[in-house]
Amino acid sequence: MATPLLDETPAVETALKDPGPHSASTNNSSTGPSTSTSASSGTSALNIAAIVSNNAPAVASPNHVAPSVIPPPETPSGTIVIVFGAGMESIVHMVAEVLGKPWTTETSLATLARATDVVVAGVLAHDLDRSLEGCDRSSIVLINTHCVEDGTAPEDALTETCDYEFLYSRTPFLRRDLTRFLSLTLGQTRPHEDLRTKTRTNFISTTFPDVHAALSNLDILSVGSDAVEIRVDLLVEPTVDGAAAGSVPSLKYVGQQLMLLRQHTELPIIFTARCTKENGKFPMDDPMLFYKYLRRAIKWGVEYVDVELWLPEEIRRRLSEVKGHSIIMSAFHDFSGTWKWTAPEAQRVFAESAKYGDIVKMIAMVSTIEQNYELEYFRSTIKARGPGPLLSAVNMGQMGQLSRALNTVFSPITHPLLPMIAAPGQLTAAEINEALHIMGQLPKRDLYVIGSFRATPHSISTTYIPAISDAARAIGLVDTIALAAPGETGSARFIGENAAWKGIRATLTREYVPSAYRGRAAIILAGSEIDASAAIFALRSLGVGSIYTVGFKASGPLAAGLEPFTSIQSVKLVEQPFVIVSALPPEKSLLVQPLLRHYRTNGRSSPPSTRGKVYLDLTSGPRKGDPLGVASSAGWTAYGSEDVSAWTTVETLRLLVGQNVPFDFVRMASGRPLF
Ligand SMILES: O=C1C[C@@](O)(C(=O)O)C[C@@H](O)[C@@H]1O
Repeated sequence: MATPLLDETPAVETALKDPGPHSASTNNSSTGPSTSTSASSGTSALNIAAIVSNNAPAVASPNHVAPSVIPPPETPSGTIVIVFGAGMESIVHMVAEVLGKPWTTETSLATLARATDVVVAGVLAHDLDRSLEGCDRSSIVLINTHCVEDGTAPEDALTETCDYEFLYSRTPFLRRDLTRFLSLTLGQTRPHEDLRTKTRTNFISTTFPDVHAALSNLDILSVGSDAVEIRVDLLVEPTVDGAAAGSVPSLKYVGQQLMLLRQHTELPIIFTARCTKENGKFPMDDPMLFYKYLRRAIKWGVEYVDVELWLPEEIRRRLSEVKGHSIIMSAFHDFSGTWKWTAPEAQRVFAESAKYGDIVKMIAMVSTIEQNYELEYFRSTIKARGPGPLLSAVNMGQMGQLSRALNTVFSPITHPLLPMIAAPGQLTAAEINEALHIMGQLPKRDLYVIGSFRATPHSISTTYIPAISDAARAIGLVDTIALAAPGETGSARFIGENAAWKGIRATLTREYVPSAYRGRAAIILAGSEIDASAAIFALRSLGVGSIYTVGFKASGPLAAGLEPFTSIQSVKLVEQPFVIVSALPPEKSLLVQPLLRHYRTNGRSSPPSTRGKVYLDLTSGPRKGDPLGVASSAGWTAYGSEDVSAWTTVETLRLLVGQNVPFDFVRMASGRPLF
């Protein structure tokens, strides 16, 4: 018998789509001046005078309006309710930390829901129904959290009530996985916005019966991929007695597998339950089975959800209504061998898929090379239509391989380390690149690494580098010179870019959602403005509030609103910083240490809501002192220049060769362990 449609609430939609203007919470004094700083005994140890510029003006009012270079992240509005199990309250604190918001265990959600400021409220699972009484669901986002370590799964009814669900285990990956989950579900990061504009995108179709088997090779497997597909229908759930498992893995098993995969890759995940008729294993007698799994994937915060076109329209429509910030990939496969890309049926399938799909995937089994040309013609007719969902279309079978090289949108790829290919004719990223190269579509490029090259947009001759990106111009520094695709004139041209700011931003947002920085104070120490400018740009892109500078006086395009520290007195006046960045030269690197101690985040003098959070050390080379060690022991979340370099390398490779090499692979290849 078919399962009835679940009664969904649109609360989350409303809450997520209507973010109010940011305002700091009343009981979070972190955005206002802190009195705790002046009480600290560490002040006298500060040697600001050794690094500040002599003629800097006095500290200005923190109420300035910082110039915004990039639209700052949206701030979630309303109350974020974290439902947790007995003894698991620490997850509520972690959510609040990651969001940079205060938390409460006030259980009257009806009262909290009326508050205008974002607050994280923790509610025990068994108190939830009572807490929800009289509550306006449209102003809260309900997130169920469940620790899977004891092998249990959340109760269905609880999952159903909540808008989202975070499954976790207490590993070193927890914090970053939670950040990613919250960033996506609260609309803070939109990975598809980047990917949809990329010239070519690939995704690796993993075919593992158990994700554990993939983990050791995942970094290698995903080089050249922009996303990882989990083929849920191919998962094989072990049974207690080792007997042959049923064809459909349980939601409990799927949830755990997904959690494991997400903990081990930074790439967006595509959640696919492929049906038996389309080369998969999910039975087709109950379409609601698909609804149940795909709806759950949305609740789990999966970036892409594959929705097969044969499913009843009501199901496809419903999924698109509740998709939140997940992207729907409509999927259609034709194995008949009689498919014709030139027939009206192909246009009809596209139109039907486009109704609810953000991406339309159309795949057909072919037996002649000509069918690839027909597909290319079909692709051109879709392109000619103008705006609409992206088309990802390839042919299956050996004869269809050409189309796998020609498709540019989310091309499914395989890898020799996978147990099997997911579809006939699949190619690896390397094979596709080779084919493109032979066809003249991917010309060989020489990469030049120039030692201490420092080019400001003004010092670069426009004869050689005719274009400079907005970011590089604002930062005043070009660190990457990429070759843009040939334009209408047929000639390729160089473009001056800055990759460093993205590396800094990616590091800062690994364990805090972007809006955690919004309106908060930052301190940047550097020997010169140019050393600090990428960090200033990155912080501005996160919408930080006051930025205090130490060691330099800015006068470039990013100077407006920066407030130099001139003396110990200025430190006393300054609110608690949320982030400190040091780009000091190595010989001066230890000068940040007194500041880290002064604004220590784990001392008794400052209440949790005013504590500093992130320390980013951009100094490279043999340094004096141990700022990272001091930061960690003073309670800061500390990152070194290796993290930033790895993220910057990821960005640089995207700019130079248009291919994605994941962060974890770069860290691994540079010989440094992740933890
Ligand atoms: O839809 C697709 C495309 C695919 O069928 C292929 O032909 O490569 C492979 C599947 O895993 C994926 O979900």
